[in-house]
Amino acid sequence: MSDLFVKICGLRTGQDVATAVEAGADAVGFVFASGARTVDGPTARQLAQQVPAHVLTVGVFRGQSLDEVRRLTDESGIRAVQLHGDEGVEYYEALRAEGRTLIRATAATGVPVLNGELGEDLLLLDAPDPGSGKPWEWSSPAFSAPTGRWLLAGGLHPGNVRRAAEVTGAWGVDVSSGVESERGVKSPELIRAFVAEARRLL
Ligand SMILES: O=C(O)c1ccccc1NCC(=O)[C@H](O)[C@H](O)COP(=O)(O)O
Repeated sequence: MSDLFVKICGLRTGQDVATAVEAGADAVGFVFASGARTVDGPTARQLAQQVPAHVLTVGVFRGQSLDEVRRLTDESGIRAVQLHGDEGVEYYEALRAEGRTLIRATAATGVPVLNGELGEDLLLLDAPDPGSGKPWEWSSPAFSAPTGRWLLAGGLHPGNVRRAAEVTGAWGVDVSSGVESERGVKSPELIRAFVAEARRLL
């Protein structure tokens, strides 16, 4: 298996960003959706400026207007938009037409998901309650993995990330709760352990 793409999500401090980048993350996520990890535009801008060009910066949204997505993305200089709402094809088309990189996050419900259906650049299969740390049934024999490149998220942590990737065949992994010491507070040790485990050759 080649290297997994690794995204560390829900970063809120300069220390979080430095640790994720130094550990070797491929992408870092900043949450603009409302919740325990929300950052505002100026904070995200400051954090994103710390991120080297080879690491993708991602803004996380849920049920927000196109104008809010545009404003926060442009204000922060973040490169990709991750959408957790029930936005339709026209919403995706509008953002695509502006040259934005789109990650479609959808709950793994057991129904097969068509990768690229809404014109997304990358599909993210997540738990029904994103960012909750609760896993879904990715190890069920009934799970039918999407084709192409997709990210797996939901309840991952250093202890299960290798097996989850192996069982599902995911191209990449995304984590937030599993690298926290308490909700919304990232642990440098867990971030380093997660990336190292994800990168460990089978
Ligand atoms: O993290 C949040 O608070 C959040 C709120 C609303 C929509 C999405 C949110 N987070 C998404 C992520 O952090 C990841 O994409 C993923 O869901 C992480 O899940 P987990 O590792 O189980 O916390």
